[in-house]
Amino acid sequence: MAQKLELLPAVDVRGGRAVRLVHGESGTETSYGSPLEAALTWQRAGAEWLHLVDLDAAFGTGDNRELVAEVAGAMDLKVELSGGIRDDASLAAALATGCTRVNLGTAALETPEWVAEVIAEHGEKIAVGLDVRGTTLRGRGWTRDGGDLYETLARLDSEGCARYVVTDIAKDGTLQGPNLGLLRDVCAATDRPVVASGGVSSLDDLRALAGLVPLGVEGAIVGKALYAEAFTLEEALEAVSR
Ligand SMILES: O=C(O)c1ccccc1N[C@@H]1O[C@H](COP(=O)(O)O)[C@@H](O)[C@H]1O
Repeated sequence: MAQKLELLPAVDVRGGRAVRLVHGESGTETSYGSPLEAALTWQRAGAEWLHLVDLDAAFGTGDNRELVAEVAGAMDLKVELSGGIRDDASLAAALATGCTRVNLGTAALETPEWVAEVIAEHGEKIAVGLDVRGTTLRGRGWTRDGGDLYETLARLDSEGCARYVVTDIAKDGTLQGPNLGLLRDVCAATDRPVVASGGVSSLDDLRALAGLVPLGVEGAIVGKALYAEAFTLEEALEAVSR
């Protein structure tokens, strides 16, 4: 039986609040209140995963480290933690929250030797976020180019990276539907599982992503659509359950 698509509701934290951005651009925030309340809402609705992002750490505008640790610590579900994890200290703090895995973004572009080391040391606990415009990777809060998607993917594959979280920046926060072509292309280029991020707007989008599970799409991050109440998390979980 084919594996079902995992759903990862997102809680992105900026200035202590749960927010959604459009195209990941600073200044486009819509605020949705307490990150802990948002996370508990998704947990109560049956989520198995939480995608938790410290946006200030990703943008370099401070951090929400204590709050993120509080949220992660309050969860009974699996937590994927992102944002500003770029060196030994930030990685240790992230792993100390008890999260199931971390996503490295900028570090995979700027300090590849360190990333190779932590992949070797921590294995499944490390995922790499491939945040792309076209096929160009972006780092530092998606403000700087960081090389070619497929060259970086080949390098990370050779280093044993366990999985990738692929975000189409052009789709993120827009409710325009995921970039299925990009996901197919990435799945064709790697045998590692891929978590899809960006653009989910409807239950049909989730069904379309579930159709990519046999190609290697393991999960989907859902953000704006849940906060905008395009559908409920219960409906989403039901839509991908078969
Ligand atoms: O999720 C966002 O909307 C987002 C927007 C702008 C920058 C980063 C964003 N999220 C995630 O943050 C990490 C990258 O952080 P870093 O580069 O390692 O500090 C990555 O998972 C992004 O998808």
